[in-house]
Amino acid sequence: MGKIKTGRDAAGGVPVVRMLASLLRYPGVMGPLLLTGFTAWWGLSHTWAHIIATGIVLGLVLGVWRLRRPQSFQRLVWWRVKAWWRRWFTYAPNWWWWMGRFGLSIKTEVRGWIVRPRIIKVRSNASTDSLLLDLPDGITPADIADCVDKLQHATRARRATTRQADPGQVWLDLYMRDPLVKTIPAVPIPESLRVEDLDGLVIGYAEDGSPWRLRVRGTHILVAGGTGSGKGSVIWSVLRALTPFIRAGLVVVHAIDPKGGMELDFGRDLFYRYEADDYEDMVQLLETAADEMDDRARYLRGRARKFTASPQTPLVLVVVDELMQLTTLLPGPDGRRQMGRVETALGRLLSKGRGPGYAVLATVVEPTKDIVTWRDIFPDRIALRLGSSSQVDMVLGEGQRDLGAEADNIALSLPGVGFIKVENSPVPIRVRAAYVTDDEIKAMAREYRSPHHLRPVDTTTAELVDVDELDQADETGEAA
Ligand SMILES: Nc1ncnc2c1ncn2[C@@H]1O[C@H](COP(=O)(O)OP(=O)(O)OP(=O)(O)O)[C@@H](O)[C@H]1O
Repeated sequence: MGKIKTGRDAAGGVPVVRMLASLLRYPGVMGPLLLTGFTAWWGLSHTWAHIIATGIVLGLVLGVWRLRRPQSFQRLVWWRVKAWWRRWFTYAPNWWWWMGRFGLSIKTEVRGWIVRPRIIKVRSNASTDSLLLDLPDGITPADIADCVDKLQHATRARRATTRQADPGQVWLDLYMRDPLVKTIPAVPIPESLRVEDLDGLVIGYAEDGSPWRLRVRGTHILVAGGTGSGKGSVIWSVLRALTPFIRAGLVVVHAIDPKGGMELDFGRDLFYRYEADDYEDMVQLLETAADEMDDRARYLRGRARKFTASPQTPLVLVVVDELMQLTTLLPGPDGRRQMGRVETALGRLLSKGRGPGYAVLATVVEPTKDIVTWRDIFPDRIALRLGSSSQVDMVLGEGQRDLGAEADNIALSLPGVGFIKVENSPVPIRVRAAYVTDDEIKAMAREYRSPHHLRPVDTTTAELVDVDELDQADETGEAA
């Protein structure tokens, strides 16, 4: 399709007639116009009864659909109608002028036509409009990203970001309302047990309304956030999603709470090992886990290329609530030596653990430049409310604040809200963790306590079952 063109200068006469005529090329405009014309002609020349009857039947079908299958109705009907409406009645009438005002015009040399980025698709959901823009030669996605503030205010969006598309195109995401303002209740515990879920536990929601999935297999997770930012809700949402695996013996959790057990004590029955009082015991827990990981790696060598959680070789998750407490703040004359041992054990777990099924989930309250040493060995990082923009980059990586991870602007009233960097998205995603109440944590710990809590097993040297058989059994199995 050609670009909207005019032989006059952008500042000169307005090519209204040509622009209106060019709109007729679009099925989204032409289709409804033809349908309206046909309806009016039929009504006038035949009878209005057919039109009214068709309208009633259509209304009934849509009404029943909405009641019976609200989600598919929303996805297939409601959001499409909304996208159509927003495209033609909100964005299209203004787009040409906005592009001109924001300096996103190019004048062709020979014919003197003015060409500007054009909307070629709009997708909407409950809170977001995503506009796919076609860029004329000479305008790049970076030019659109530079104007994102102007576009945000012009469209009255709450937040706006750009995202990569095919060459010559760019997505502009306009976040109209914040679906994350309300507290998200704890995600129901899954009934069935599927090992693949370890690659994407649902622990909350993203800003576009999609579930926030966090993997725990083959990764390590760092959660950074100031006091009261909701780090606990991330930990408990992860543990809640893991409870059926814990009960079935497919996941073993070791937990360290150097803050004296204020956070993790509620759920201690879920843990295979738990330390909250003695720093020496905490250090030993990490060292033992690192030693067991080495044994596991030796055992798996030559037997399985990809780690699969099984009762004999469960995924081991080491939770440390406040990492810096252990790496920089251990008190007393032994403190310095113990911190050295913590660094060594953690370093071993972080660098080698992903293969043999050892993962670390650690929180930090005050990211300092020391955290940068650890940051890159945590493939998955979450920035909850932070004190400054430099801390955002310290946690998520250089340049993430400029790409939209405004974790330093999260309101105090929004604990659990944060930003994550996702592999296939060049821009950070805004998310909110579900909130698990104290009573829900106690109930989880009661009902889903670890079998290893009662009957410890040697998780490193037990006979390994056939990986393929396990895959089949676990994919269909029910939670124990
Ligand atoms: N996801 C959430 N949704 C709604 N409210 C939350 C959420 N997470 C936490 N809160 C509220 O915020 C309070 C502080 O949360 P939390 O203790 O998890 O923060 P924290 O980051 O662990 O703080 P600290 O570093 O002081 O331990 C909680 O008591 C709860 O009332």
